[in-house]
Amino acid sequence: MAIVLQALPCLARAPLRPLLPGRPMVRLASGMALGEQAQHLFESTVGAVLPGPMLHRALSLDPSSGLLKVRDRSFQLRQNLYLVGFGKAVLGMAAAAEELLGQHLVQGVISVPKGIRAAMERAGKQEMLLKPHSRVQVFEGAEDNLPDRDALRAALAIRQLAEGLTADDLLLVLISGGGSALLPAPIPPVTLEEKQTLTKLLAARGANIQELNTIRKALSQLKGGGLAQAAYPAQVVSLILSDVVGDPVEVIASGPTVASIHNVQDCLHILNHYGLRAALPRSVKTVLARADSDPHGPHTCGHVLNVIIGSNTLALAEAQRQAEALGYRALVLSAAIQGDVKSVARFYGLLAQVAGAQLTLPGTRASVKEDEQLRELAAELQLPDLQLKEALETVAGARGPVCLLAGGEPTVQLQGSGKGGRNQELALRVGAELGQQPLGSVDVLFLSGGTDGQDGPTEAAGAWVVPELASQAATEGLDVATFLSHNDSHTFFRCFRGGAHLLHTGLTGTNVMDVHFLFLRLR
Ligand SMILES: Nc1ncnc2c1ncn2[C@@H]1O[C@H](COP(=O)(O)OP(=O)(O)OP(=O)(O)O)[C@@H](O)[C@H]1O
Ligand SMILES: O=C(O)[C@H](O)CO
Repeated sequence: MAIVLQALPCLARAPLRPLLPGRPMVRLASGMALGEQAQHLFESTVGAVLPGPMLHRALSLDPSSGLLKVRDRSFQLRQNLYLVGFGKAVLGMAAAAEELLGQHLVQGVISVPKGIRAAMERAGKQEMLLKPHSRVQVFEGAEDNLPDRDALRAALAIRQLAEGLTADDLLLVLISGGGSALLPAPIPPVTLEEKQTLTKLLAARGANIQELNTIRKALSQLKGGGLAQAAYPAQVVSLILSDVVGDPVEVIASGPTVASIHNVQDCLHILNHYGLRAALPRSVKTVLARADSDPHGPHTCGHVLNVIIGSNTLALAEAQRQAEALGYRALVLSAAIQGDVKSVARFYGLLAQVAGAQLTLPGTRASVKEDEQLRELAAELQLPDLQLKEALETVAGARGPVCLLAGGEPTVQLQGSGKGGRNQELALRVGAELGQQPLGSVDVLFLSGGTDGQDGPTEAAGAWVVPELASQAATEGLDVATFLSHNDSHTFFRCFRGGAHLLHTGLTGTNVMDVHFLFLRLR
């Protein structure tokens, strides 16, 4: 069936548009179509969480004394600074660090996604690029966010640099999402291929990032505190751009500078849960068995300062500000959207229905049934910071267009062999939900986008949908349910209206999870 879908006559993909950081949104407000507003809001939200400004906010250097301040801690620099980094946002972080601390920098090695330098050059983002004769060596690898030989070479160069440090040195570690795939150093006899297969299988079966990274840490030389241990006795300062709900430093990029608290039993439990324990390669069993009897116990990281410098919450705060400038009543629902993509899509579908009724006739309820279903689903999803009551009150009091904002990372359990990503799948599912709901005289639009600009192994960042999506698609001979059953959301959106609903930013150079926007506007 996947072959049949691939053969559908798709129109050419919409051309890449450059990302527009800090675009003045107010000028765009009047008369702009909802779809266009949504795309601009996405672009300017991403533009507000670019790595350079976030790094500058966390660090300051007194040039005369060479004193580096990181939040409330100080470190003496005297040409004793080394830098390593790995992650989708690390090129821009390294460029900002080089700009600020260059005169003290002795050497650096970073591992960044394949093609990112060329993408930044094409987009004219000079501030995201290192200087021409930089002391920082750049490795590009992990195409499609999977560990590969290039990333392995980078990981070994990073380990070598760390192992050569002394107590007089300071190691600045730049960490962002995607770091796990960009820092693979499997513990022998586990091979890169075995690690890749295992992580791919876990992800496809719906393992969340905490589970995935617990396994990655157990099989890695550098994750779970391994890098910090390699750098000892140097001081280590890790600057972390979070792409995980709740900003847990031990999970982001598998916590290379945070001691792992997991034991072998935790790993076996996860592997059991996803039906992978029986088929484990012998090498993995060997490494797990060895870890169980490791006399040294877990790494200790007393010489490390881990600092979160940016997160999804920051992106949503900016999105709220921008949406308000556009004339919307805007409210952040949650920065911790997690759970199966089907439930999350149902949640947004119900939310649109309940909020739409509030907007049409403030004080009324969509129907007691939908209202109850929405609350039950919200409880089921266990979103710790959900502002549902506040959101519905905002809508009821809005007397104008409303924009509800959220962020996080739902999970997709892959069943088909189609092409897609979390965001495109969520958008398509929400589109299908909206089409089945009576929404009265309210225009609704839902957008889901990955702030890194790459949703799954596709070249799109995400997509946006309206309630008419399924019926409009049907007139083009596209059946939404069929595409969904094959996890083929990207193929769908490439075909539908020639790709007009896809978000194309190219690699953005940052990574603070996904953002979801729900727009509601009375006709
Ligand atoms: N065909 C598909 N349809 C829907 N989702 C998919 C498909 N293929 C892969 N995915 C999902 O895409 C996710 C990987 O996407 P991506 O590489 O953007 O991850 P990421 O979480 O943003 O990476 P990182 O957090 O490491 O930066 C996986 O969760 C996987 O389930
Ligand atoms: O690299 C990773 O492990 C994920 O992006 C989470 O940080």
